[in-house]
Amino acid sequence: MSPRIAITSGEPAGIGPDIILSALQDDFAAQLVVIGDPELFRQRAAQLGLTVDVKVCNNLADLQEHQAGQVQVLPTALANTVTCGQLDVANAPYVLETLRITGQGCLDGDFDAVVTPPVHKGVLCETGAHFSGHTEFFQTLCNSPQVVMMLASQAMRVALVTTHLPLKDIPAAITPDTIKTVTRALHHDLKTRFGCDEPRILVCGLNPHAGEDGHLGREEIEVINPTLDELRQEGMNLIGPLPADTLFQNKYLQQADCVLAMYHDQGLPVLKYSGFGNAVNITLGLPIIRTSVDHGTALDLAGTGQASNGSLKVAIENAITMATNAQKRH
Ligand SMILES: NC(=O)c1ccc[n+]([C@@H]2O[C@H](COP(=O)([O-])OP(=O)(O)OC[C@H]3O[C@@H](n4cnc5c(N)ncnc54)[C@H](O)[C@@H]3O)[C@@H](O)[C@H]2O)c1
Ligand SMILES: N[C@H](C(=O)O)[C@H](O)COP(=O)(O)O
Repeated sequence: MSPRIAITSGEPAGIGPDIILSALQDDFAAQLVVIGDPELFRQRAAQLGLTVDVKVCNNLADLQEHQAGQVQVLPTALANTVTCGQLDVANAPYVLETLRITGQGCLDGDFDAVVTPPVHKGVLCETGAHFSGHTEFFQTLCNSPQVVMMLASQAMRVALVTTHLPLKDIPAAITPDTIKTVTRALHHDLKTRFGCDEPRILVCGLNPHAGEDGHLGREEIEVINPTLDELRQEGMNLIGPLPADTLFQNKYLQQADCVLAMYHDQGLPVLKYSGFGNAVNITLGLPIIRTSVDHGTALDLAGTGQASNGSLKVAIENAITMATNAQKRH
């Protein structure tokens, strides 16, 4: 049976609804179901001039194989009518509810994977909830001890030791325990989910020039090097820590399955420069399959028809492939 993939709405005032409507004009070999407010999708389709059949499904048993141009919606109501580009904190609980429904639905076996269009972290935090990202939200929901954010483009995969942390908190978060649990989770998933029999991981240093022998920071000497040595004793092929400014060149990337960066803006700008709009964000370490886009809510483009749906299509395709492979393994 083809996998059943749940797609959340994303921030309703952003480009989430736009890219869902345009991406689902294409064929996908799966049952696709969007969790959201059907009226939002009807209104946005009209605004974009798209002909879309928005089909409300109150029962999962009614879901059918995706047909190009059709959007099957499991209804969840918005609090307020949406104006493109204008955040409304009253609609933030709706966004969180779509995440809860899909995450719990994956845990319960109702969905085989969840794909998340972009949310706006700031407006979700204004509800009083602490929301730093989907990665951390699903970690909490699934009670997972360690998750890893990995983005993949055609050119490279980049995983992160730390995710959405203020820059000032990063050195203290780069501990032997964190490096070990993240690297083990990454190594495990590269083998089991991405077909890398003996994963080769390029590891970035934290400081400029990987600390310049301790003259520009001591984390490499005191924390990163000894921890990588311990992990090598477990049989892992780890290269580094290398200076992050020169690691991202083909002669290194070609010998590796993934780069492990120490923090968000060390690794992701390079990946996004190499493939913005066509990369996928995958959360590793969860008991469920979750993929996402490589971009944010782009409030400036909502309702204009100018938002690219490329990354969402890659995220859906990756979710289908990962869910199909998981079905074969069981
Ligand atoms: N997966 C996610 O949920 C996710 C990912 C990244 C950022 N965000 C959130 O999105 C919000 C806005 O973030 P931001 O302004 O830093 O980044 P952004 O990606 O929304 O926008 C950055 C620039 O890229 C353009 N852009 C983004 N997506 C595009 C697309 N599909 N097609 C064409 N152009 C596109 C925008 O117009 C803007 O110029 C923040 O709250 C951020 O945390 C969410
Ligand atoms: N770090 C992601 C990016 O830059 O694309 C983005 O903020 C989304 O993260 P979550 O998947 O945790 O929401």
